[in-house]
Amino acid sequence: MVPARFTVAIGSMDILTLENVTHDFGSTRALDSLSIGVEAGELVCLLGPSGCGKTTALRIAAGLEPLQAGRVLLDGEVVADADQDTPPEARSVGLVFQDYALFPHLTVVDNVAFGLRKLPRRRRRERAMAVLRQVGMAELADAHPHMLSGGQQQRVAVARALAPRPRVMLMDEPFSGLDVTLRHQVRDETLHILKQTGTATLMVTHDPEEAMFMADRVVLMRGGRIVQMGTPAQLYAAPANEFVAAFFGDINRLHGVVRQGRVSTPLGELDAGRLPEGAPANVLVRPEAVRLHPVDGDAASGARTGRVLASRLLGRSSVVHLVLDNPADSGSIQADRAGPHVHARVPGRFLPPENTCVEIDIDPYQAFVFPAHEDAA
Ligand SMILES: Nc1ncnc2c1ncn2[C@@H]1O[C@H](COP(=O)(O)OP(=O)(O)OP(=O)(O)O)[C@@H](O)[C@H]1O
Repeated sequence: MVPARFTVAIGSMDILTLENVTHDFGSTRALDSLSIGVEAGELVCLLGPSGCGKTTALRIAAGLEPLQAGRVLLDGEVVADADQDTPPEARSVGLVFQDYALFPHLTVVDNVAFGLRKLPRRRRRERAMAVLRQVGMAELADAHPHMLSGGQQQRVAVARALAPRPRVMLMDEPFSGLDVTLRHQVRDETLHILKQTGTATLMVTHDPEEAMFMADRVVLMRGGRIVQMGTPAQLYAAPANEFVAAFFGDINRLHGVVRQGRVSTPLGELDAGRLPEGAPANVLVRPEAVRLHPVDGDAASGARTGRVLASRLLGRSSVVHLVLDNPADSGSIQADRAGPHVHARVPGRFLPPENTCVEIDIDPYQAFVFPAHEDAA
């Protein structure tokens, strides 16, 4: 029978399970009763700021860090608990780290074949070549690592980890050693390979965009605990608190007070949700939720307006810096009487000249109201 303290919400299909894992380094609590599961074929990203415990969780899953409390299961089989700690080589996990750590004296194909010692010699090379074909590196099978670019080395590292058909792939910041263009290309290829092979994967990243690009599910951590877990869309569109809302990039912070179920800010009014009448509220608005309308002549009466401080083209979108006009009837509690500074992000090229006036409204689905006392990012 499963002890009561382990009856956490872990799926029965999980390939990898961490249950109530707590881990201390001296007086530092790195993980605080962490429970996560990775289902068959699923890619889960551990995301969070530096020091939140991501790498420790991954190393415990791999068996590289001795378990102190909790359990680790692979395919439903306990590999670490109070009584046992199966070594990494006996766990059937594929490891990919930031530094690819290929053996410099071995060729590409021999690097990939290295983990296949259980197979007969001829089968080893066949299997290694098959995986190299999957990652598009078969033509360089006889090269040595120093002859490869960083991106090619990383593909070989992925092939080497996949070759023994591990039960789960564990990847720690696998793309962070690559420059931006290569990083995008290699992570795209890696996602395709992991999905084509149906390999369950737990990946660590501190980059929210990378997590959204790669993950079926994101586990956002802070201080050794999970703050929110869900699909990228759930975390982005329904953040549990200010920390989550702000973690996914630039955000405008405004303040207001609840009046008749609404919070009024210089950007517009929003539903106050469950906040009580008179409660101070923090309102977080994504820049892409700020919609701008050029004013030809005078602004419409009652319209929210702002003055353009600067407009910048960022490639696929433009960012417009604005100082908001602060209507006396807004009910807001801005300290800055000139009105707050906000960012609007508009698709494509939209560059209103400095000092011009624009009308503003907001997309309420990308604006979030939280109680003002809540712990901010
Ligand atoms: N070997 C160690 N000895 C002492 N403290 C450690 C050790 N490894 C990690 N820590 C501490 O444990 C906490 C969690 O570290 P961990 O490396 O897991 O975080 P992280 O989220 O992966 O951070 P980063 O993104 O910077 O790699 C941090 O406070 C860190 O300083």
